[in-house]
Amino acid sequence: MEAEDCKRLPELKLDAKQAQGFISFFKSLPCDSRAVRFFDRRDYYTAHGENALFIAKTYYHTTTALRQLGSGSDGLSSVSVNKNMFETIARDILLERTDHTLEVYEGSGSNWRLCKTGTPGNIGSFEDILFANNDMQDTPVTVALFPIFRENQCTVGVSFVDITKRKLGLAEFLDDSQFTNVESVLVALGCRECLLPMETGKSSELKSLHGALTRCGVLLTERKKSEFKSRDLVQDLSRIIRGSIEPVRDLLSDFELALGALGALVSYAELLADDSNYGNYSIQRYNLDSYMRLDSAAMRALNVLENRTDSNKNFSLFGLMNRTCTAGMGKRLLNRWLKQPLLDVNEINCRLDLVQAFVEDAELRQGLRQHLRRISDIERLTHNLRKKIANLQPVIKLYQSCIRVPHIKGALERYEGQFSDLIQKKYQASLEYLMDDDQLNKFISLVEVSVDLDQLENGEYMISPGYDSNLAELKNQLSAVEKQIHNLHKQTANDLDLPLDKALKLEKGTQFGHAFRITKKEEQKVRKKLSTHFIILETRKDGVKFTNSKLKKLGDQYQKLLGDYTSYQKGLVARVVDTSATFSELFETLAGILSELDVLLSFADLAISCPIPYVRPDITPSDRGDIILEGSRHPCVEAQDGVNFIPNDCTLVRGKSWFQIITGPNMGGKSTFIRQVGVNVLMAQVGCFVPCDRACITVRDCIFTRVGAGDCQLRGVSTFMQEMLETASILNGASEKSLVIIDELGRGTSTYDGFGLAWAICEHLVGVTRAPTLFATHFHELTALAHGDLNRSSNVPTLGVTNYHVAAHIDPSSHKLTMLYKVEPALARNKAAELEDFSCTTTMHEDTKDEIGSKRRRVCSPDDIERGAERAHRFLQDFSALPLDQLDEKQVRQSVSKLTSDLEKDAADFPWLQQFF
Ligand SMILES: Nc1ncnc2c1ncn2[C@@H]1O[C@H](COP(=O)(O)OP(=O)(O)OP(=O)(O)O)[C@@H](O)[C@H]1O
Repeated sequence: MEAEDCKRLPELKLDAKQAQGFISFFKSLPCDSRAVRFFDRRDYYTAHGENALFIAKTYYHTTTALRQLGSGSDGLSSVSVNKNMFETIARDILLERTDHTLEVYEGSGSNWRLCKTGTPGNIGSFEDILFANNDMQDTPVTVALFPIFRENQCTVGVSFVDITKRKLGLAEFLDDSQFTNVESVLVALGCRECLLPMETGKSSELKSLHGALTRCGVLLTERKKSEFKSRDLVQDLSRIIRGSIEPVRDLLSDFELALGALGALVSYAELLADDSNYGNYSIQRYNLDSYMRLDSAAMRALNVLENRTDSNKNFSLFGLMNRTCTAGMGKRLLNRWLKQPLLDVNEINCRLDLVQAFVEDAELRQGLRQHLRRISDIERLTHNLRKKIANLQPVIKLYQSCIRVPHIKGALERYEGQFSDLIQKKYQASLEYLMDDDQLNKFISLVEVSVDLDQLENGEYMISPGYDSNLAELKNQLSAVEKQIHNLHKQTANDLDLPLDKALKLEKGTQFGHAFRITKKEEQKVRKKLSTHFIILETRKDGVKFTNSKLKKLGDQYQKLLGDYTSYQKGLVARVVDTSATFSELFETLAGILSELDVLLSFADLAISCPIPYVRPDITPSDRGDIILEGSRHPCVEAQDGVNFIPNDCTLVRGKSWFQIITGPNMGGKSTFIRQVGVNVLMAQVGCFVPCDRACITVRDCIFTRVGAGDCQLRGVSTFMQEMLETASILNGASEKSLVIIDELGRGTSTYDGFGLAWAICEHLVGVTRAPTLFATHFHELTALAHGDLNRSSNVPTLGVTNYHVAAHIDPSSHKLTMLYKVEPALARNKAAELEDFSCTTTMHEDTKDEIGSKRRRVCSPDDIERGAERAHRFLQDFSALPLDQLDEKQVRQSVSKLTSDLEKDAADFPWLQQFF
């Protein structure tokens, strides 16, 4: 914003006295560094103090937007924002950022009252503003955590609330010191705000919990420990939960800490304060094992969700896969599915069957799309309906969606392919039931008799007069008066000898009610008559308005009747809204079905419309089968303009090539390759076809990623510590059923620390964790793992480790390097030692830097290798034994440095070992 523009900001119009009153009020407000407070001054808003500075800097990008209220030490910096800007800021604070809450005050002088509050987890009173012009991307979820630390373990009680969907949930589990489980729950739920009891644990324990919240971009809200109690919980829940309380009581009896968390959540979200919540909530157990677990690092590495900085929608899986066409619902479901990939083979295959049905039948696809496109955001409309605001708009939009359903059902019925039984069972039968005369058809009839559908074209939502005899009577009376007014108009035109309408106009305005109007020119002709028989109301350039006692009387009559009509109609609208709200559960079921169809159709659309069509993956349970991707691509990289993507194969076979080390030059495509395997697996478990020629996938219960340093440096965590922590969480959490993706480990460390770390981790993954792993590294030496250098001294089975290399071509004469992006099996060890190593140039010590294109040979005796490896192994054992989570960064650095300097000293006797320094 330019200084010029600042002059155009709404002007703060306060005199000295008003300013003084306001300042004293403002200063009396309780201190809350998170709150951004706005004062509603009718045509515009203001913010003050620190908030003013924050707004000026963040949204106006200049402090020239600041004004000073009052003077001297009493002065208060202020900023004014217009309505549009306020909405932009509200959207940013509540939907994008997670470091502030929003408060709006109404009042004047020194007398102000807090009338609206919102947090990223509870946008409640700002919904109308936030979603006036755009879809709701995701419904915000607030989580409450109640951790209890015992020795080296932590038990966590979790509860969550989705206020938009009116859902509550509970979970309780053990967690490690990195809060891996908590993190995966926050990710899967799309949590925006998290309640924690104050001072629950030691600062070191809390630090890593706070770390998990920060990684997930969650707003931390601390509440008194005394709020985490379960007293009165059953009673409170019995008011808001739909249906009988008995099952709820049973559910609660399985939990302990989660109950305290739920108690804190119910009170924080003030669920009992809003009686439209009563009888409308549902509660469920959240099972940690129902979905693939993903932490925030994996979500980022696999580009699962959209990022504000994405310049192109295809950067993220969500952006690429979102071809949904309902208003908002499908999009939100896709967002949720991507955070919750499935583990059950049957469930995955069910989604894949449906996608296949859509892929194979173009007519079905088109038929469904055509109708889904006209489906409103049923979920949000139902939510609005439940608020019982007397407004017909949601009712009508729901009606318009409902009358599409038979067409959707018809399109499904016409499908006769191999999955027709599944479609019949899953959708047709439910739609049939929903549209029954006792169910939504009843709603359709209600709207058809109660709402004046003819008026819709004019954008008016009115109750049809025939719906109620009193309303009909009022309508008759209104028409009668209207007719009299019309007759009077005619008669007056006659009397004044002016053509009806053309010259003598009849107007209906707010100021004068009904009035006649003529131009000034005509007024001259009839001036005499006017002055004797009429009353002049107003003379302006555009004409003269006048009336007479008759018109006035009729006009007043008309106004009175219209008032009666409107208020009577309002009562009827409230009744219609009320009755419509009784169909809420049906609307929700319908929304569920339609959004599911929308997302599956979107998958099918993606699969067939890509230049190289996607294929259906073969899915096996996690204890059987392999990960075989032939001709696989990274869907997001492939979709970028100007990229000619080179497909690659990935063959992760149990016991044969379960652990792969991928080496190759910088920018050679290592990261892309290992991530694309993760992305393909995730897509498959979401139920989508994958960008491959052929794909077999054994279900993974989690994908661990450790890629690059990311943006953690910005958050004040050093790369070194970040690597240590993330690595610790992989070593703790990964199992044979997960997939591990590690890229360039050791970047934040000096070369030999990095190498030691990389090796220790490889060994652990191969020997203990036995998780299928893709390990991209510039340490060629790691390829020794496959040949048993390392394993000779430990009992690590050699089977299962294979080496790959990302191919590049160097022109011998020009030394020009061309990336081929082809992942190929690396050559045998002796050959491997001869491979050109371009990748180490940035990280290796000066003296080990090789020029691009030169060859590096190492000749070592078998005895030297054996003894060297033994010493290296001892180093690794010591390294793995470091209690990383109990040390701070300085201590970790010291310990690592001691281990490596000891190793370096000993290496003097082992030429083979020296190569690593
Ligand atoms: N299979 C491929 N086909 C075409 N282009 C590719 C392929 N793989 C990667 N690329 C392109 O090459 C560039 C580098 O890829 P990537 O970041 O994966 O390399 P890298 O080997 O991991 O590099 P570094 O070691 O520097 O991290 C990317 O920008 C990507 O667009």
